[in-house]
Amino acid sequence: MSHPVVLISDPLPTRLTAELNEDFEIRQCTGSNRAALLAAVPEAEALIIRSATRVDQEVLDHAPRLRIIARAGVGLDNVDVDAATRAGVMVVNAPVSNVTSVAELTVGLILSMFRHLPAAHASVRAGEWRRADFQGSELSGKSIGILGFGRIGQLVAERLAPFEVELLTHDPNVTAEFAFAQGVGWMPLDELMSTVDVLTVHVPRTPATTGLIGARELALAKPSLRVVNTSRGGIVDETALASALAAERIAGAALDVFETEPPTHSPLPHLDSVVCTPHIGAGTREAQDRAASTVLGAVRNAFLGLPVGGLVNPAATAARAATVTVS
Ligand SMILES: NC(=O)C1=CN([C@@H]2O[C@H](COP(=O)(O)OP(=O)(O)OC[C@H]3O[C@@H](n4cnc5c(N)ncnc54)[C@H](O)[C@@H]3O)[C@@H](O)[C@H]2O)C=CC1
Ligand SMILES: O=C(O)CCC(=O)C(=O)O
Repeated sequence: MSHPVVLISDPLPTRLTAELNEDFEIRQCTGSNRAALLAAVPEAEALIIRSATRVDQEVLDHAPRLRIIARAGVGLDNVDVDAATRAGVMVVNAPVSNVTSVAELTVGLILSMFRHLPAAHASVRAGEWRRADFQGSELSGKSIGILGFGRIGQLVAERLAPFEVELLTHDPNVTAEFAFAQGVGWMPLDELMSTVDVLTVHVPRTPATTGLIGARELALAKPSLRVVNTSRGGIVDETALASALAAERIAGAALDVFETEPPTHSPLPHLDSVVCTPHIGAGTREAQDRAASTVLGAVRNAFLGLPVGGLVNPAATAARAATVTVS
C-alpha cells in the first residue's frame, strides 16, 4: 500500500523528518521556486513549509489531494488560510516554537545598535583600532516601546526589564491592566511614537498592520528613536524608514525582516545607521527542532485521526481530514 506523500518545501532538520519515513513518503522541493512547488504539490497530501513558501489559491488549485498545510514556525502571512479552509485543508503552525529565539535576537539587535557592534567588529577585523569612533549609548534609562504585546512582545519585555529601562507598549487587544501587571505601561500608538527611544515591532503582518509604522508615525518620533523589526517586512514602511534615517530624523534601525527577501533593491542595508540580519529570528537549533517536532507531530496525528495541535482553522477538518488514515 502506498504511503501518503508529505512534501517539505523549506529546510527542516532531516534527523527529525526521517521519523516519518516508515509511514509517509517524504518528498522535498524548494518552495521559493514557484514552478517547482506547483509541479510537486499535486501529489502531496501534506505540505510542510516555513516562511519562504507562499501558499495561495493557485497552489491550492494545484493540490487536489492536500489535507494539511503545516507551518514550521509562527507567522501565517504566507498562507491564505481562508482559501485553505474553503478547500477543506487544515492549517497548523507551531506558535511557541521559536518565540524565545526571536526575543533573544531582538535584545541582541538593540545592544548591537546602541554599541555599534557590527561596525566595531568589522573595523577591528580590518586592522584598525578606532576606539573614539564607536562611542555608543547606555540602554539604561531609555524608554522602550513594544508594538504588539503577544508572546514575543512579552518575552522581550521580560528580557529587557533588568536593563533598568522604561517599558511601554501599544496593543489594541491587550488592556492597560494586563500590561501594568507585567511592569509595562500601555499607550496609544501616537503617544508611544513620540515617547520612546526604541520601538520594537512584534505584530503579525495583516492588511491592517501593513504600513502601520509609516511616514506619519515616524514624523512623531524623537531624534533618538531606533526602530527594531523582527516580525515581518512591510509593517514598517521601508521607504519612509529609509528617508527618516537618511535625513537623520531618527537615530537607527535594526532589521531581521524585509518587504522583499533578500532585500536586493532596498537602500536600508547600505545605511550606516542600520544593523541587518537575514531573517534569522528563528534561526537557532532549539527553535528549529521545536518547530519541526510540533508540525511533524501534527501531520502524523492528522493522518491518524487524532487531535491536531496548532490547528488554526478547525472548520476545515470536517471536509477532508476525518476521512484519511495511515496504514
Ligand atoms: N523573525 C523571525 O524569524 C520570526 C518572526 N515572527 C513574527 O513575529 C510575529 C509576532 O509573533 P508572536 O508574538 O508570537 O505573535 P502573537 O500573536 O503572540 O502576538 C502578536 C500581538 O500583536 C498584536 N497586534 C495585532 N495588531 C496590532 C496592532 N495594530 N497594533 C499593536 N499590536 C497589534 C496582537 O494583539 C498580539 O498581541 C509573528 O506574527 C511573525 O510574523 C515570529 C517568529 C519568528
Ligand atoms: O520560518 C522561518 O523560516 C522563519 C520564522 C518565522 O518568521 C516565523 O516563525 O514566523
